[in-house]
Amino acid sequence: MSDNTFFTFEHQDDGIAVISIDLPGEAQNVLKMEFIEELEPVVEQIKTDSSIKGLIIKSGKEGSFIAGADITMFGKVDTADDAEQLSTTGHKFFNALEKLNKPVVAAIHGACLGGGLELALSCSGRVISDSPKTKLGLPEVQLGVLPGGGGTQRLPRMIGIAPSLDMMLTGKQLFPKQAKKLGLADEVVPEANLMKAARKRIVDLRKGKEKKTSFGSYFTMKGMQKLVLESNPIGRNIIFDQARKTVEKKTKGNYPAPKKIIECVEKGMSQGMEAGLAIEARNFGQLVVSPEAKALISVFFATTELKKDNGVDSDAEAVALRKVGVLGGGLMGSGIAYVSVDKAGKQVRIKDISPEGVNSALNYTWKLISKKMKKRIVSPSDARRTMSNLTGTTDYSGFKDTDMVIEAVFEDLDLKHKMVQDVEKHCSDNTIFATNTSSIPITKIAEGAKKPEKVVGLHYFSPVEKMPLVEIISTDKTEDWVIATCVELAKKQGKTPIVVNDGAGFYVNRILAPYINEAGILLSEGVAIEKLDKAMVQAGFPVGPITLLDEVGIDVATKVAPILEDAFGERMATPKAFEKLKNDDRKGKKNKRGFYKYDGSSKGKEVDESVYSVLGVSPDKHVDAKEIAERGLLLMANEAARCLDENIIRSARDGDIGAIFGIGFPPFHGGPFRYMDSLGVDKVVERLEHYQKLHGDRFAPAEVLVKMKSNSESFHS
Ligand SMILES: C[C@H](O)CC(=O)SCCNC(=O)CCNC(=O)[C@H](O)C(C)(C)COP(=O)(O)OP(=O)(O)OC[C@H]1O[C@@H](n2cnc3c(N)ncnc32)[C@H](O)[C@@H]1OP(=O)(O)O
Repeated sequence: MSDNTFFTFEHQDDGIAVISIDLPGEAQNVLKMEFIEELEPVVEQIKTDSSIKGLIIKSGKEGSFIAGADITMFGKVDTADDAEQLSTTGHKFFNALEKLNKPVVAAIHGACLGGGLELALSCSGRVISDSPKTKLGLPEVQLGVLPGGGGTQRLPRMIGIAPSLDMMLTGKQLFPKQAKKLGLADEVVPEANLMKAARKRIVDLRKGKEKKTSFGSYFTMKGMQKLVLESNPIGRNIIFDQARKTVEKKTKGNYPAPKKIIECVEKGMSQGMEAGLAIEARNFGQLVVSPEAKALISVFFATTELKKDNGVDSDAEAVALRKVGVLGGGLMGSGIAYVSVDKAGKQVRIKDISPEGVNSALNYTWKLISKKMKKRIVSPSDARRTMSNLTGTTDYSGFKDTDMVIEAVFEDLDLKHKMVQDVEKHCSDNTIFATNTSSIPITKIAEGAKKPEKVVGLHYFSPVEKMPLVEIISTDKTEDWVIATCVELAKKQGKTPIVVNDGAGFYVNRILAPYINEAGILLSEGVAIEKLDKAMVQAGFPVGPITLLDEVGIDVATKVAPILEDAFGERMATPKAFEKLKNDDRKGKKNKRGFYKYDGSSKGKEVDESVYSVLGVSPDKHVDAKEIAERGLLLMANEAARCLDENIIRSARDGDIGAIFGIGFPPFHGGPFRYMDSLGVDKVVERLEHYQKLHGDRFAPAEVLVKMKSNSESFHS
């Protein structure tokens, strides 16, 4: 056995060598240049050593194979040429591995992502553990780059063009059984049998039980059939054209990586592996230095940092939560119950005023778990076990031993006071009371409590199981351990939490309000609904502000709006348009009366023209889409700057993540603070002043921005 810095190399009696990768001091194995430089001569040695019959590559880390290329390397390259060189060096090594004159099997347990999967694709076989920790994927697109270690070439040759484009363009990660089904993994075995299965595979490969392709991978018959089908140029063109259309529809041209991924696959499949790798390296180089990649990588590191943040400035520790109570079996309560029982693995007791409400909440979780069962992500026995941890009631029976109760009842202060008093009466002295209010200040709710130090805001977004953010709201009285416990729970629920101080609208709704209001003002001036939505979607938001209003509910929005207007005055004045529509009983999608039509086949796609007569406008005013977008973005960013200045948020990092994960602020800008940094604070102030002159003081730049301008400061270093 020989020791190296990044791995151990063991040559065993059965002639099978084992490389066990274990990067010192790193939580995850990542591919660094020094690691590849150390590995290259070992592979060369294996080639010439006739006593070695095959090689297994495994990880020495628990629960992680290789998490990809070291992303920190990308920030250190200055030019596209340098980044291209990184990719070319990787290609050289993976090609050597692929062409090795003996079988190489990757034994995969844990995350096998990006460059990690590209290494595995260069091996002759892949056996993977059936652990839920094992996930295979090429998530580079989410970082604004592309698979630069041969992934754009080897993946389509292994699993086919269409499924590989799907994987690379979405960055989705596959669970073991999905990976096997796609032909990405040869075998799925229990972790304990991984090495045994890898050894057997080497023996089988040596006996020629599997066919070796010209590219060095071993194909199944099914894979070969797919390849034959997709090798037809007409069939291929259809697939690529379709992929381009889908990408354009989704990205609106804001993200360069997906187009470049398609280009790599297309060139590689028509001109061969060598040409494909060359274009892959060139495109990779250009993307690594692009502003979009820099922004998206900053989002990755901010999210990673937040995973380690306890949410408070002290070292207060979270207490262990065994049982969580949920009050209210509506949409929010049901979603909260689901993420608590299934993702966080807690015992959950849900209370609603009616048995129907309880049943509907239990059903909500059952439906989501059934879906996972169908996709074979969970087994029937695991599903049953999860369901046995979820129970319901119409009274407070079974609440005595809850460690935290999350209320998701109507937005009514008296009702919230009753909830907190009921919880204090029926639960233990240490039970945390968390409120999912989106509009009522937590301090006001805590005024009804005997123990306000245990009252906290836990603001989830709808639909809870899909939306990644949780805003945790602290009052002056909330104790640090309460916050730390909520942070811990939110992480276990699979969420990214940001901790904010109490204040009207907290953070997310406060920055959303001026953006939505601006759409309302433009609408009242006669700008057409679809133009407003289109402009913001084109600018990178997942949906436009008017569609969002229909989704959230015009009644809900008009409930939050006066609270903000009271707190911040004129700049948050609610546009008259919203009040008029509320009075016309337009609640949006939920009562099928909104800005869009929801009857018959229109399903929210067609504008309900009668809105214009309710508002007394005709939709013929022209405002340039770029201006609509800029006004919305600037107002949001301006308010975000105030939130940071007033300590509503703890950092620009939290403000960026909150806006992206809570609202869908265009990720390619990296969040409102990175957006302001990239424009330059001086330019932001200049543009705000420009609109202030034209449209009034709601555009007045925040004081902090003016100060930062004169000191030439930025938010991030
Ligand atoms: C040429 C190639 O094609 C290009 C590439 O490969 S680009 C990279 C593609 N890979 C990825 O995008 C995967 C990124 N990593 C992840 O998604 C997650 O870290 C994971 C699912 C692997 C593990 O998640 P989790 O267990 O929650 O651990 P997490 O806290 O995220 O990470 C642990 C540490 O590993 C680091 N890390 C993870 N992946 C990394 C990577 N690819 N590069 C550098 N650091 C990485 C994190 O920054 C964190 O560092 P820290 O301890 O110093 O803060």
